[in-house]
Amino acid sequence: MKQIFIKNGEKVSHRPHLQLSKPLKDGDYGLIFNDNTFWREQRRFALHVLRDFGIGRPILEHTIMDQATAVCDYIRSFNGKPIEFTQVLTTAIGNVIYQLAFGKTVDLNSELILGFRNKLLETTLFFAHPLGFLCELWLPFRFLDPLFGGIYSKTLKLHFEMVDFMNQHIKEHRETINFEGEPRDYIDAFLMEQKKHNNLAETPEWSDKQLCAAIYDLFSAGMETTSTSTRTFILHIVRNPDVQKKIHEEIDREIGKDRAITMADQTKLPYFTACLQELQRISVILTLNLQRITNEDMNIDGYSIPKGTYIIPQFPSVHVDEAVFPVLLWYQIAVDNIIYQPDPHNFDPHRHLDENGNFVKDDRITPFSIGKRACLGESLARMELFLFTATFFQHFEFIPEIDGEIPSADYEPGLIKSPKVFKVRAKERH
Ligand code: HEM
Repeated sequence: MKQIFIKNGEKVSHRPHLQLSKPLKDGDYGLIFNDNTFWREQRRFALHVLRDFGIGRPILEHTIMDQATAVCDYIRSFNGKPIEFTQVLTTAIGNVIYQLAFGKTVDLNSELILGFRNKLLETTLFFAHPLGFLCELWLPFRFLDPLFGGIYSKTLKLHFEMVDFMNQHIKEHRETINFEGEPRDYIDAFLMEQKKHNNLAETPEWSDKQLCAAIYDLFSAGMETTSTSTRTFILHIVRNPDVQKKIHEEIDREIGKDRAITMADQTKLPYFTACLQELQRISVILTLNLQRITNEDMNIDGYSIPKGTYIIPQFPSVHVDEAVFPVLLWYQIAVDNIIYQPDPHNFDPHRHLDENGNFVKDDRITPFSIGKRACLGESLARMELFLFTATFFQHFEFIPEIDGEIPSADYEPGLIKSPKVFKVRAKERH
């Protein structure tokens, strides 16, 4: 993987052109499927904004901490009755992108973000529909829509409802922005940059179309991936009560119950950090990674790959390879050195700890992909996963919906590896 995506990174840095970009976005706009002349600059710009709001002014860390506290209040309101997390996590995690894009959040009980997410998921599904495949071959196949029950028109309708929503925000921002002050959010930062480029609102790179498509992509790439990872983490921990016990012991010992957990606490929680790395090893959230296309001829290990070949990095081929990640029987280490049992499908955080209990970062675990088109939101996603889940386990013990019935680790078929709906009960710990 490293040989292809890092050593030869430049040759595989492009994305294939999507035929559907034309009717959906009026061209190659956005941050994900843009194979245009300006993707590098727009990627750099997006990373810069994320860094500014994440580190320069830690607005996003505060938003995540507030949302984590709000979710804890929501969990408390169930008084130990079973909870299903999809709606609340979608809204809380969607709120982080909402803050980034629009400079505000919505109430956790609002259905707005959930509705938004459902539209996004439905739109994405069209790409896996037979008519979607046909349209990618030749766009005029879209005229066969009536034969397919109107799915193309329905997708377009949902898509443009979201586009209208974003354009409305862009309009409001343009009316209220203070060009002399600090940007409130992504839209402000973009409009300021647009102005610096002599108000090139009509040129592709700094156009409103690019801004709208970029925000759209931040939601579609950053919301379902992160909320599903968080749900999957809760599932693994409920399925492994011994792991949960150790998490509680570590949080109680290092942080206690009375203060909010911040990113600065991560180094104090090596066991918990190992659990998160194990989550990312075992559950690569995209069942099929995003495509790249070779922009030069390549030769890998004697195989020649011509320019224009689609390639897809599939990280589970490393993450769940028995030879790479054997089960580590921790309790036997002291006695017998290390004993291997080839079962990389076990959730086992001890793989990521040394004999002194220190966390060991593993470069073979790459849930955010590697190279020039690796996930743009990696630091934000890592911050969300840590702060949300550590705060939940600081306050609650999660147990199966029915005593003794461990929730299943089955997944829904789809582009995102999402656990089948499960419920758990939460016991307040303090
Ligand atoms: C657990 C959460 C997440 C996971 C597992 C994840 C994973 C990925 C992966 C595997 C890719 C494909 C990279 C490739 O082509 O090789 C990707 C791309 C991308 N991700 Fe994420 N992601 C997550 C969260 C986020 C967040 C929070 C954001 C932004 C707010 C985000 C924004 C993006 C964007 C814009 C791209 C396209 C980058 C490009 O083409 O240059 N992601 N992500």
